Amino acid sequence: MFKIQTLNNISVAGLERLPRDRYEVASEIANPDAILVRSAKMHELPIAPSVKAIGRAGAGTNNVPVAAMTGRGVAVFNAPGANANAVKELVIAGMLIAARNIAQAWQFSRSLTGDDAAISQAVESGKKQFGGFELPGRTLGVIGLGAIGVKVANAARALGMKVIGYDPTITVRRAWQLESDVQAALSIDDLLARSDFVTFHVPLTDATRHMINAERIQTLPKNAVLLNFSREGILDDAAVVAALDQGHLYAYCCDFPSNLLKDHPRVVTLPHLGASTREAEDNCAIMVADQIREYLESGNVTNAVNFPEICLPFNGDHRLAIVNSNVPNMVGQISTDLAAAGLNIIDMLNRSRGDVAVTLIDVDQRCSDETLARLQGISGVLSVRRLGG
Ligand SMILES: NC(=O)C1=CN([C@@H]2O[C@H](COP(=O)(O)OP(=O)(O)OC[C@H]3O[C@@H](n4cnc5c(N)ncnc54)[C@H](O)[C@@H]3O)[C@@H](O)[C@H]2O)C=CC1
Ligand SMILES: O=C(O)C(=O)COP(=O)(O)O
Repeated sequence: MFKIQTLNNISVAGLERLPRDRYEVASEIANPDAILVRSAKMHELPIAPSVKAIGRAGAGTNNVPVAAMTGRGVAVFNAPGANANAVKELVIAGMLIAARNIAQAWQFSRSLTGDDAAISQAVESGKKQFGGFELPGRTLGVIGLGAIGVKVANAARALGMKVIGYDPTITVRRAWQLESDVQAALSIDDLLARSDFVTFHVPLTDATRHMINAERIQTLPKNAVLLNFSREGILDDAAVVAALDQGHLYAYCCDFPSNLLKDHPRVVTLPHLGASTREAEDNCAIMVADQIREYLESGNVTNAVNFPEICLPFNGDHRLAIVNSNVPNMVGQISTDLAAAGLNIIDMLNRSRGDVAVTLIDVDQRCSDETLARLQGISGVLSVRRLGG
């Protein structure tokens, strides 16, 4: 029986992928084999030695201690692209909310009092403060052209906007998906100088933290709009508020409320709703549950953020799934120990990514506890699992 701990509400559609005769799933469970999580912050949480995999039912893994897990031989999976459409739709909504002053106008309507005639009169005299502008012909700058950024760029093109993008590590797959008339900016500063709207779709890392600061904001055209549906910390919010107060920026729409932002008259914050649709929640949960199940049962890896992709078809007999440092002679030492134990290797696959490698070895008979312990004791072996019979 595999034990799965959930740290957030994970869609039932995903949990149903884990058959109840082989999987026990609960929020409180001792010695879990895997953890399913959304945005719960795991950096300070104790993670039991029994954990072999963590599945982030979403895109960003900055809430997971990925480097520490890699060092322990724990795979961290996410669900690339599974919530991208949901975020794209909210970003487009954010542009319209900003351009048409929808949030402020709605607050005004809700504040109206008196009979309907009085309301009508207040509407006609008050509406001029909420006049806006239209999107066609305006330029949207997209920073980060991954699953979400590409969808946002293409949707903005369909709305008649000019689009420029910046992503120095764009993949060939994403580049193919991008509308051909999306222009490539030479740099972030080049993009900022030419954009009426700028939207961010990058992961939060040391390299992206505060990528927009006070100095950079000044390079934006006057009355530009910023949209942040990626992570708190990508923009320096204090600098954004200062630029709004100076009248340099027009509006800021983001998914991350704070005391500084939530009541500002030119800021609209939403409570981290980017991925909160039924469709996205189902897609993400199904994707990570399938990946976790495949990893626990066969050792195969799909969409891990810290492990190489690896797939060796498994007939369910006798497999060893080994995570080891990517250094010389690991496979040599492992196969020497297996030979010494009288185990014959039937099939084997080794893949590496950065400092870590995964080695799947099918053997002709069950590996004993002693041999397993010997493999675990090889310097550089991070984890060893015995799968199948
Ligand atoms: N508000 C919400 O609910 C959601 C927020 N997110 C956030 O959005 C981020 C992006 O999500 P996806 O598009 O699915 O990820 P992705 O991995 O498909 O795309 C990220 C892109 O950013 C690019 N990138 C990385 N560093 C960069 C830099 N310094 N400058 C320019 N580009 C850079 C990468 O090359 C990649 O193409 C996630 O990491 C997460 O933080 C994702 C989903 C929902
Ligand atoms: O997928 C992401 O990166 C998100 O930010 C979505 O977060 P959530 O799963 O809605 O808590």
